[in-house]
Amino acid sequence: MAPTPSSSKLNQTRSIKSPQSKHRLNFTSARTPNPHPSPNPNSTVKETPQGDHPIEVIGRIRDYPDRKEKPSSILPANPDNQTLRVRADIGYRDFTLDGISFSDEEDLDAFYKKFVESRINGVKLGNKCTIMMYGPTGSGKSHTMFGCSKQPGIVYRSLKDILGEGEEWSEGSDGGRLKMGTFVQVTVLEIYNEEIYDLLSSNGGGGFGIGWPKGGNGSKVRLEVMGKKAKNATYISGTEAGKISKEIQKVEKRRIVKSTLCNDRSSRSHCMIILDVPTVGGRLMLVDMAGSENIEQAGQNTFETKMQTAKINQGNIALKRVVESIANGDSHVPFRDSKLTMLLQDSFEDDKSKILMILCASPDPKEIHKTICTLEYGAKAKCIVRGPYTPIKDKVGTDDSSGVILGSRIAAMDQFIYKLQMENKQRERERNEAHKQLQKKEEEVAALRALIEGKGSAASEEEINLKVNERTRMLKLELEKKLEECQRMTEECVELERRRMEERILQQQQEVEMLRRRLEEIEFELCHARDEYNEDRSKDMDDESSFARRLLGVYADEDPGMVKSMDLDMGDQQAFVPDVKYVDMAVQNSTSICIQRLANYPHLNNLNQVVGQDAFVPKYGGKICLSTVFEEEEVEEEEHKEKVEDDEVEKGVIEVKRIVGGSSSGIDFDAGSKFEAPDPSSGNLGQESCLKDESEGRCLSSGPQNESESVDAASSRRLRIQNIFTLCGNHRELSQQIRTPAAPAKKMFEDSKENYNPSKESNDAQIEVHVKWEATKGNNGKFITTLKVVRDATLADLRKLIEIHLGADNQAFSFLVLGDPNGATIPKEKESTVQAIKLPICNNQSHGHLACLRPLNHLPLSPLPVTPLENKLPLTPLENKLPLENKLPLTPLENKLPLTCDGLSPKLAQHLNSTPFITLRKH
Ligand SMILES: Nc1ncnc2c1ncn2[C@@H]1O[C@H](COP(=O)(O)OP(=O)(O)OP(=O)(O)O)[C@@H](O)[C@H]1O
Repeated sequence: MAPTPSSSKLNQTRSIKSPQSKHRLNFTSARTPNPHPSPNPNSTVKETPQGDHPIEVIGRIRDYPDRKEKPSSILPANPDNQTLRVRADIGYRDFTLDGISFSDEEDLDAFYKKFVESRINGVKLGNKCTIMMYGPTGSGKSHTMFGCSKQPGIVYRSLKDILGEGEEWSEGSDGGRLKMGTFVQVTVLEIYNEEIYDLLSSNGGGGFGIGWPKGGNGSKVRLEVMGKKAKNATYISGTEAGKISKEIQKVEKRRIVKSTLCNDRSSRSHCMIILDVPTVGGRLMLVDMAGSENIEQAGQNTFETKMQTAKINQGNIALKRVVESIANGDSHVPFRDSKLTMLLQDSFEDDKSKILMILCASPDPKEIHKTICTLEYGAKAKCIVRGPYTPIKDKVGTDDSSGVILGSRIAAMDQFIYKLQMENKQRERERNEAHKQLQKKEEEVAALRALIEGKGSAASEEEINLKVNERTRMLKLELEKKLEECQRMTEECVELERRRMEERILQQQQEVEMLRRRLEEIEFELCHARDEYNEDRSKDMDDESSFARRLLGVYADEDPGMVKSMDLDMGDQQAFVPDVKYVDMAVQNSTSICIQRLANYPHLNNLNQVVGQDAFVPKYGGKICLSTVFEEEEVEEEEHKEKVEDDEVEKGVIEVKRIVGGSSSGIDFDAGSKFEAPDPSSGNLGQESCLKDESEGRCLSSGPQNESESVDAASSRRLRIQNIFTLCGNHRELSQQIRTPAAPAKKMFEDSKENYNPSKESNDAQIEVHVKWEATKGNNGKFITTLKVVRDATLADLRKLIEIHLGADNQAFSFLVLGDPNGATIPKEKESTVQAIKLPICNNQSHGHLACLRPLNHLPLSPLPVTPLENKLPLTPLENKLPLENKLPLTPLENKLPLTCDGLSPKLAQHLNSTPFITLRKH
């Protein structure tokens, strides 16, 4: 440290003198060597040169041996044992002291020897030493000062050290031994509530030496301060440490103590033990201060306790101010602010007086605030610098005296400023270091934040991807589900259509089978008819030419717009003509119906030759006609067959002629004549339906007849037609029922010669019933069959026969009440009450009754277009040769059918009428 300007003058006796000091103490030169060096060479307390630091500060850190769980210390020890670091959550603070002692490391004996003993030795040599215990309540001040039963404190050890263990003897001048011993005077004072009490005054007198007060009544004696000492204070004197120690122990218990929240036995007073060594002029002042404490923390609630605590704190505060004033070099040191500081004034002002301030502190984190205050106080006390030289004469008021004092103070101030600068630099370094650490932490926080944000964004992106994938998966599943549903619906639809198709196929198979059976029946009947024909051949030979003419007229004079056709092969537009071949019964086992070209059958040429004209080919080229072909099993009979065919054609011609001849009484069959449908509304049915030969302009009533017969025939025919319309309800059914009943050919020929009279049936045991379906708008009403039943049969019986006939094609039906304008049906339960004979007569040409059936539970037609599949079904020999019903456009049939059958035998006409797929088409 740079010397102050006045430091060079500090080579004389030094002393701390306050400006107000009235007492002038004469000291020997401070420069002289210490006459009482420390007896303990190992003492860590430096022998501070006088003038430097009159106050030494030692830290004494207590422990808690009684506690099982010791709190973590906030006061770790540094290796140098001079710096005490106080750690806190926000940092730490170092305090530089003159020595540090931890009670857990150094007991009272070690502590005493290390820091106190040297001072005591100086007292024995005549020095003055003041040892003050300073610190918060419960920090171990009293414990350090007085000790405990196991280990004595500073008081007893000092006394012992000063007085020694035993008596010392020295040889006197006479050669005898003299009892040599240190003689001490002990005064024990208590400062309580700013009053000084003499603790020895109540001992009841009997002092150990001269001046011991007498007659104490045991009560404390209050003393007044005179100068810097207590006036009339009691003292005990002696040379035996043991005895004096016992007396001190007694008065120690007289101290005012009180249990507080901080200390079970808290000292409520400052205790001062003054031990003088008169022989050498030494003085030892031991001060156990009451603990500085927080009133609320100490639990002082009453007025008395609060005043007590306030007084305690007043002494502590006064001492603190004195220290600060001295340290600051104030012109005024407030010694008189308290009794304590008044009694300690000499300790601060006497140059030979040394102050050992023991700062007691607790390592408990709860006491950190008090610990820091205590250490700050000690640090300030440590800054007190004694003036290097203070001549006594200067204090008298000479001119130089103020300059010396000021120089000393300036030097102290320089040291203090330097110390503050060092502390400031230290704190600035700490601040910079803390700032760097703070920046580093902030950077770490920023990095972590960025990392967290990055992770957050990545997490959010990943979360979005997961959601998108999940949504995509759901949509995909939904789409697949819909596709499956569509596929299932498609399969169901296909399955439904397939079933419909199968049903239709089955239905058509049944129809084809029925047709095949009908064809067989026709062929069978034809055979019978041929046999009968052979029998009557001779009779009818004369009609052959007539039939040929009529046949020729059919094909020559037919309405150009009306042709007979079969929709078998629409692509084939070559001319066809009906070809009916009658084959011998021997070769009829393999029969079939087929469509053949006219050119492929030379027998048609024969037919042309028969009729004598060649009008078929040029007039009906490109048309399709029905041809029945009986295939021969034996090839060798081919030639014979051709011959027979020619004969058959001739037979057919003769047969047709016979029919035509018989038609004079019924239906007029006139091929080539224009047929006009009878209009039920008109009253000219007979005339309108008359078949006329346009080429000749006359009515082609067959055969030459006289006029009366023609009139009768016309009127009869008109009547019949009216009856039919009345019975059948509409012209379609009428047209369907104009047919030749399935009767034996012979009888049919007989009937054909005259009007059919139903009354003839009354003579028969059976009646014929022609069964057909009801004709509707889209259906011309198929003929089913002709049944023979007994005359008294009912409709119920007839139903059974019809159902048997329908077989697999059995379809529910009900009988129509023909003639009912509402189209009513006969209830099934009443069918047993209605006789079949009550059914209406079909017509004059038919000697049977007509049963019209109304189908029930029609199957719905498929909306799908029917493919040519039906034509390919290998059902019967008819396949690919006969058109299917639904393939043919259904045109008005009824008016043309009689014309078609005109040139044929009645049986054949009947069956052709009952064949629904044979139509007349108008091109
Ligand atoms: N170093 C230590 N080792 C063991 N016990 C100790 C120590 N210091 C203090 N004690 C014990 O702690 C309690 C309080 O100590 P002490 O009375 O000395 O405190 P204090 O500072 O004098 O308090 P106050 O100012 O209230 O009088 C006492 O019971 C004492 O025996």
